[in-house]
Amino acid sequence: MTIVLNPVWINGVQKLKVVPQPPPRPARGLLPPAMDEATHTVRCLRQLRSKDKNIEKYIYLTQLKDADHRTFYKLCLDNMSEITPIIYTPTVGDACLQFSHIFRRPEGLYISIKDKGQIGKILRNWPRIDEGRIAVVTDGSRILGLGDLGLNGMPISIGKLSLYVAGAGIRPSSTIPICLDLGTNNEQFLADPLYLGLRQTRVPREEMTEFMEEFMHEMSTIFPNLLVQFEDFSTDAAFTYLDRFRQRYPLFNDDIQGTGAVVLSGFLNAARLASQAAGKELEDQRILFLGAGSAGVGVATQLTSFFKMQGMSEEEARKRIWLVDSQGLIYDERGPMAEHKKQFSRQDYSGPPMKNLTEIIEYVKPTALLGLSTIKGAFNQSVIETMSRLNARPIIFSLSNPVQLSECEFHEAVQWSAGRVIFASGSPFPEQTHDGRTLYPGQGNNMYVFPGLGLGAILSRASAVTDSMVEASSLGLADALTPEERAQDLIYPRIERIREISAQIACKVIRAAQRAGVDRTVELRELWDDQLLDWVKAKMWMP
Ligand SMILES: NC(=O)C1=CN([C@@H]2O[C@H](COP(=O)(O)OP(=O)(O)OC[C@H]3O[C@@H](n4cnc5c(N)ncnc54)[C@H](OP(=O)(O)O)[C@@H]3O)[C@@H](O)[C@H]2O)C=CC1
Ligand SMILES: CC(=O)C(=O)O
Ligand SMILES: [Mg+2]
Repeated sequence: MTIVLNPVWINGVQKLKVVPQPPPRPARGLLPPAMDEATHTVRCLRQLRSKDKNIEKYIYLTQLKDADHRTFYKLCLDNMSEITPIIYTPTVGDACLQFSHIFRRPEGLYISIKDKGQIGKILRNWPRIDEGRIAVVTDGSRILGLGDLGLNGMPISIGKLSLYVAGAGIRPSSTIPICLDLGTNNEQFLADPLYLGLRQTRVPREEMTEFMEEFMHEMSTIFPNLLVQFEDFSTDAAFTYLDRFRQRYPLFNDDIQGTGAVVLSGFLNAARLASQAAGKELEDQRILFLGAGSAGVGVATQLTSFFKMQGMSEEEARKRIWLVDSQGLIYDERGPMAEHKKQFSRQDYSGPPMKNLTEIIEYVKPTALLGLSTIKGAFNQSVIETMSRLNARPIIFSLSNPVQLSECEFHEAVQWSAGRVIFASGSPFPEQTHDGRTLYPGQGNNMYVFPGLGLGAILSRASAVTDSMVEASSLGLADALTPEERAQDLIYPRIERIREISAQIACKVIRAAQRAGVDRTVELRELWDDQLLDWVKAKMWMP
């Protein structure tokens, strides 16, 4: 790669900045004479659209990225709403299910339990050690709502990092997709001769913890400027390793914290719309969750922390929240429960176990119903009609992924609420027409948050990802709606604006890092907000 040293001014001091230059065009004769970048992007889009099946589109895009990543990212940036559902949810779910069958060429790092004791040696095989800035790490134990997919979880790490590049301009060469192979309990995969992972069941937790300790230690030693995103670990592992490592290394868990941030943001905009219809204040909000796993509890925690920021006591804040898991409403008298659920267990209910969701809604009278349960169709007609009877504008977020696990589809929510629903889903749904009006679903997916959060953490060289940084990303997203988007009742900005939004979020995250004293790019403290925004934008990689 060619390197050019550009003079830049930082705080009145001129410094030389290393600017990697695009590779020179191939020598004359090695490209057809009429080959130019703009037409080639059109050519690639046509080839993509000629494929009938989404998984074929996924394979095509994977190969395009491998062969010519600039064209791949140009295509992504120019066609975000068309490409995102292919490289990310829902199609990435199919790609994970079929990974060992559709595999062409390796991408990313595979580290298995057999590497325990020599993980550093394996990490040093990464070809671009000095450039590493962000790793998305999964152990494949809970991929979307699809369960334990073992090594087949790798496309999740790859897909998330593609969104970091497309959505926040993170340099492609600085991204490291990682899949940890600690075995799988997926019997179908273990019996599949093409399965690419170890043929063994998952190792016990103590062994996993020893492995994770070594892994994180070696990662921080070998990649000193690396931010780590934990992704799609099973519930207990997700909470355990976030708590264990977050004070020691710059890392966050996307399912707990990224989801918390994105849902808080959509909820705030939804509550504003609902209050215009019913005059309800934030203190009147009552939020019912279906699903009390890493995502459900992550979102409940983020909402609680926001309510406290608004002046409520801890107790008042928690009183706004009810959780339902596979056993029904969570309450103290129900008996022993997993640690992460305890803080939201209701003390004020002591009746018989309540399992039927419509009955629970009648009891709780929620203003918002949030689904993070992986149960397709759980928000049935009776559920949505009950929510619509209780609320002028019911807030219904059907957040489970991929699309086939969504608690309800947008057209159902529109029909059963007579067009009154304020809706978001984890995977995208098409817009609907109701009574001559076009209604748009929001995509309540952490993809709106993690690119900007990661960019801010990387650029500030944060030594830790604090709760305040996560919260800043959420409020930054909530504020990012344009007047036009607000006029259309949108609760999330249009995905086409993701770069602009990520830059704004990154600035808020940098400021939060500074306030928390975890930033290490200290010269940014001197910049005014508009200077910081320009600086962040200038840092973004363009294909
Ligand atoms: N939109 C977004 O940005 C995101 C969406 N998600 C999606 O959310 C879903 C859940 O993820 P995550 O929380 O990490 O998964 P977990 O496995 O940690 O949690 C799943 C939760 O759903 C509950 N559940 C299972 N079956 C039922 C049922 N029949 N009725 C009520 N609750 C039930 C489980 O209950 P129990 O505790 O009793 O087992 C558990 O509390 C996934 O589909 C995932 O793709 C996740 C992250 C981000
Ligand atoms: C979006 C996401 O992170 C999930 O479904 O797990
Ligand atoms: Mg996830």
